[in-house]
Amino acid sequence: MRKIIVGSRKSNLALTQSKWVIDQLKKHVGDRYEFEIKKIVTKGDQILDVTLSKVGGKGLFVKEIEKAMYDKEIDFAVHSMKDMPAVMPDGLMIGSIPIREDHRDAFISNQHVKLVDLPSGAIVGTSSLRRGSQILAQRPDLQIQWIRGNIETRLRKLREENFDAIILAAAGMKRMDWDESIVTEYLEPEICVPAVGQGALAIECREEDTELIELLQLINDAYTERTVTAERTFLHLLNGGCQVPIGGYAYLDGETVVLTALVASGDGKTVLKEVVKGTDPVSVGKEAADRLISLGAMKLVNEAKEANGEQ
Ligand SMILES: NCc1[nH]cc(CCC(=O)O)c1CC(=O)O
Repeated sequence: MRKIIVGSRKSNLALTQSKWVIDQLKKHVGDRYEFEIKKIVTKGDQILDVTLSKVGGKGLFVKEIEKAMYDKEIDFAVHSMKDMPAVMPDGLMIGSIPIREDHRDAFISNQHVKLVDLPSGAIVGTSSLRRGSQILAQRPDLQIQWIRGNIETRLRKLREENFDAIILAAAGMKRMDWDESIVTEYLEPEICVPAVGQGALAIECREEDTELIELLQLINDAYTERTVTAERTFLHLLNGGCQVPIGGYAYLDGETVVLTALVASGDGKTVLKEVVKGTDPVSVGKEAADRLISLGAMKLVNEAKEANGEQ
């Protein structure tokens, strides 16, 4: 019997996601494999008070985990798809994309006041340029204030500090089984286009570990894989790291991939948004990037390089 070592960041969300994947795998393999979680502290976990893009962006959460994988200290790792770099390092691959959780952003306010009803000047906490920009596009009279820390910390800050509302990924809360009555409203993609890959997981493993890949493929979800491929192709072609307000969300209508892609200015005054349909996810992602570039997206991307934030 092979024992499979799963590398995980030690945050509650990361551990919950790793355990969820192990449970899904166990349904398929019964007792044929044993699983063990090995906790790994990443740089990104250590420097949570500094804006992510200033210290190196998305890769910060995955580098130590990847080293452990090369060194065969761990066999696979579960990441939030939206934290994954566009290009995988040599020798590693995404071995499986399980079914996506809720893709939406959740708006959480004191006294459950909805976004449209917030008083002028109210303070919305987020460290995502994408969220801040789309909120300002609808409510230019609100103030966006940077907030950092894990989900628990942010909710505490909403209660204890001077915030009127915060925005979190719905998926994080649902995975952690939190009381959803704290959510004032879920923001549909028409209102706030989610981050590329939001709510989806990426299981990273060694390319040569064919036995494990076969196992991981048992929990691959074709729908999620197709839609996330369209979103990630778009993101990659726009070369948008976390310092640019970019969003992308795709769903399937039968065999048709329907991708909504967005690039905006940080202040929400310029919003470029296109909906692209097609059967091949890579072509759909490319067309979305082409169309937004022809509308002037690269100017926004370059301007935003000065700003900071996470997706
Ligand atoms: N930005 C950090 C991050 N990365 C993944 C999630 C959880 C949700 C997901 O799987 O997309 C979160 C929290 C959040 O954005 O509120």
